[in-house]
Amino acid sequence: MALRVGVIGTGAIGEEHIRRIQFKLVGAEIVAVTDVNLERAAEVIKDIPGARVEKTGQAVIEAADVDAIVVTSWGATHEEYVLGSIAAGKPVFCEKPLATTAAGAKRIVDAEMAAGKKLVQVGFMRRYDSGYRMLKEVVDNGSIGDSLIVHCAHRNPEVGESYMTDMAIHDTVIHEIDVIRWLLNDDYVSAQVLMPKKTKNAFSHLSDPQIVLLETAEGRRVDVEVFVNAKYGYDIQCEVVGEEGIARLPEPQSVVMRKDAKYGTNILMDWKKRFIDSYDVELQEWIDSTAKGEVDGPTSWDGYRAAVTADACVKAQTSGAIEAIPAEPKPDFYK
Ligand SMILES: NC(=O)c1ccc[n+]([C@@H]2O[C@H](COP(=O)([O-])OP(=O)(O)OC[C@H]3O[C@@H](n4cnc5c(N)ncnc54)[C@H](O)[C@@H]3O)[C@@H](O)[C@H]2O)c1
Ligand SMILES: O[C@H]1[C@H](O)[C@@H](O)[C@H](O)[C@@H](O)[C@H]1O
Repeated sequence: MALRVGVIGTGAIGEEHIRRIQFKLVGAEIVAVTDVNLERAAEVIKDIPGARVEKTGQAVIEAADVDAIVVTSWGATHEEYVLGSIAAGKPVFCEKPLATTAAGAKRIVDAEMAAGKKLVQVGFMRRYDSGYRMLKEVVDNGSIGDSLIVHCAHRNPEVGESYMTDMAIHDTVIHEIDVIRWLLNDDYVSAQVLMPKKTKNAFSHLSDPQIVLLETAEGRRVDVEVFVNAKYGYDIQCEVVGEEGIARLPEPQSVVMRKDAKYGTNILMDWKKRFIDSYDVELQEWIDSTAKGEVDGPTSWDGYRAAVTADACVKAQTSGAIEAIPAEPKPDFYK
């Protein structure tokens, strides 16, 4: 029988995930959705027979015909719905961030451990990207020797007025925080944030671009340029400097053209296309492992450690200082 999925939040990525679960992937179907904007929720499922709109997230979680939950509402609302899913004993896939503070993510870890069963997967889809997976293979197999430095850039063409300076960390750099921790198999011990000259293209309340500097337990350094009004495109860069060589994240495949006295390729303009294959692999693996009663992907512990690092970065945005990131042993429950 297909896994019956309920979705909370039918905005941009909620709609994407609803459509891929219902029409592209196998083994699951959408049965209930909700959003604070109920009209939008109804619009998104209008061509899905049998799917209905529930008035609240809690109603989706509690519905007897919902086996598993997908949380795609605004970041600040994730904690409530993930805790609700754990209380109902239902598996939950939560888009990043797991919570917007480490304290919130810790409440989820504690609730999941108290329930005695892993139920939560966090939407860190870059771990499923074929480019990052190839890069990890090179790092793991020793081709470039030990990794010493990682240079990253995370550029969005633009963001809306509701995007605040701290969101550069827990909405945007949170991807690098997780994927580089996974790539290096190392964790962070300190964070610093530098604020370069501000672009004229950002709203006045937003500091953009920013440079995030992370140090790992093994003494590696990671720098992330986050620039969310970069205008020219959606561009994700990652280069690992090793003792014996350099390894770069591949560019997305694109046809090279010679035209109008120019030689080049197009640059993507949004995240939906850049990581389309990773979202498909991520959610198909979530459906398959959930059907077996397992959690295979990034856990709430990963979401929590990312949130601890994000908290230090947010503190560093205003202090200007190097902020410590406390180390913690991974509980046996998550090993
Ligand atoms: N993994 C990725 O690459 C990726 C990409 C985009 C978004 N996201 C994450 O997904 C989440 C949603 O982002 P988005 O771009 O779709 O935003 P969005 O604003 O387009 O959609 C969010 C939706 O949530 C709804 N909502 C807000 N509060 C709610 C509540 N309490 N209950 C129910 N619905 C509520 C809003 O009405 C809106 O429709 C964010 O956490 C974001 O960081 C992840
Ligand atoms: O900065 C954006 C990221 O590049 C995307 O991958 C999404 O996570 C989105 O929610 C963020 O706002």
